[in-house]
Amino acid sequence: MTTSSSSSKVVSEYIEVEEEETLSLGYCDDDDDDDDDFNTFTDGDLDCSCEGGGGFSDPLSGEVKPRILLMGLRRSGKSSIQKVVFHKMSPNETLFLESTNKICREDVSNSSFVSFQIWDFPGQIDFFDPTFDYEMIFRGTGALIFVIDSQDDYVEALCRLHLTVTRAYKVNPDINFEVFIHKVDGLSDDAKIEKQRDIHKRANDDLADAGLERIHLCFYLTSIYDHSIFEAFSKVVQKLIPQLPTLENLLNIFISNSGIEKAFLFDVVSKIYIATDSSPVDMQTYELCCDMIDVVIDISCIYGLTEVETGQPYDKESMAIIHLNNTTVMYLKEVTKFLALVCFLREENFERKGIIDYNFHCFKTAIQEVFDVRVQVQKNRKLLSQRRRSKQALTPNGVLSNQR
Ligand SMILES: Nc1nc2c(ncn2[C@@H]2O[C@H](COP(=O)(O)OP(=O)(O)OP(=O)(O)O)[C@@H](O)[C@H]2O)c(=O)[nH]1
Repeated sequence: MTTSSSSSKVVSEYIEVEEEETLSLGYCDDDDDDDDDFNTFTDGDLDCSCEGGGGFSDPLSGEVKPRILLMGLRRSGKSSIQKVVFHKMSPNETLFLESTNKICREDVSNSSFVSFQIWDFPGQIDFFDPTFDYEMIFRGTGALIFVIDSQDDYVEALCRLHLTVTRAYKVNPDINFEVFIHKVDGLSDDAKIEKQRDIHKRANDDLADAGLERIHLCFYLTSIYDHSIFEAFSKVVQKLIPQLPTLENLLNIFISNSGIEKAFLFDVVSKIYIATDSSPVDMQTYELCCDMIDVVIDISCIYGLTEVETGQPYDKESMAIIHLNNTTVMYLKEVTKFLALVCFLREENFERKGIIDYNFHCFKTAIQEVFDVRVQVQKNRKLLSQRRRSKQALTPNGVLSNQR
């Protein structure tokens, strides 16, 4: 990664500004720049804090955010994952992270499409303790990420995974179960494959023994020391975006009409790709895209913010072209203030840049339309929710019972 310390400061300020703007679109968010700003819940707080009037489980709420749970044994790497992916913490700094002793909830509303809550569970917590309302936790959950430390003995982790998954499935069969086989940076390629095969087999055997073959677990090899964690998180988040098929379809149409080999729609802040065309993704291509975004933001921070100090490192004018030495061109363009399109194409096809730009213009308009529909749906939900609440506040004779 090329992000310098000065530029990462600007990027984190940039995150704050974006969040303010997201608020105006009807999302609810917290300032999440450092630990102190996390919404932390003590065990006793947990029940009431999540099921409030505007909570996830309210079907008429305008703030429907999928919930992603991060679970796993102590020191498996849960907080590090969250810090590296969403707070730009450098992997080496995670060595100094203290053990989490409360459930930490964080709202992520980086882009128009990426909007969810992450709940980081402390490893030692017994969330099956009767004082925990685990039914409430699982009921509003979109994805459960279970982190297994691949450098440690994973027998206990597998037992815990089985227990967690079976309980969660009973409460909410729609949860996506994602298993991160984590810290694979210390393993050789053969060892990685062997670990994945073994964990996959044992976890599925346990489910089969319990007669729960229908539970589907997805496995990912991850490490915070490379891009694998971003790629895995991208896939987890994509499953929670209802507009994904539309976005993929738009990307397919765009690339097939523009002579482009591969295109990704990126959330610039988190470097999660929220959609790509239907051709397979290879890790190297994804890494190049992440590096390109870093270069654009860094160059913009260094050379683009001199005159207007309050400017953003990423805006309407942002675009970049990189010619690789293998006759491939990378082309990045701004789609919305949160999203960038990164494309790979052959040099000879880039000669028709006019057509590509025209097609891009159509693509951008279509994305805007998808976004507008989403905003409209959320506004309607909010309105309905407000009406419902004000109705509840009326006494039988039609007078407001609790006017302030
Ligand atoms: N080698 C390696 N170490 C990692 C990786 N991810 C996290 N770690 C290290 O694992 C240790 C524990 O990380 P944490 O993020 O605190 O683990 P946790 O699961 O949140 O722990 P609890 O809060 O106790 O539940 C830290 O020293 C991290 O630096 C990884 O991908 N590779």
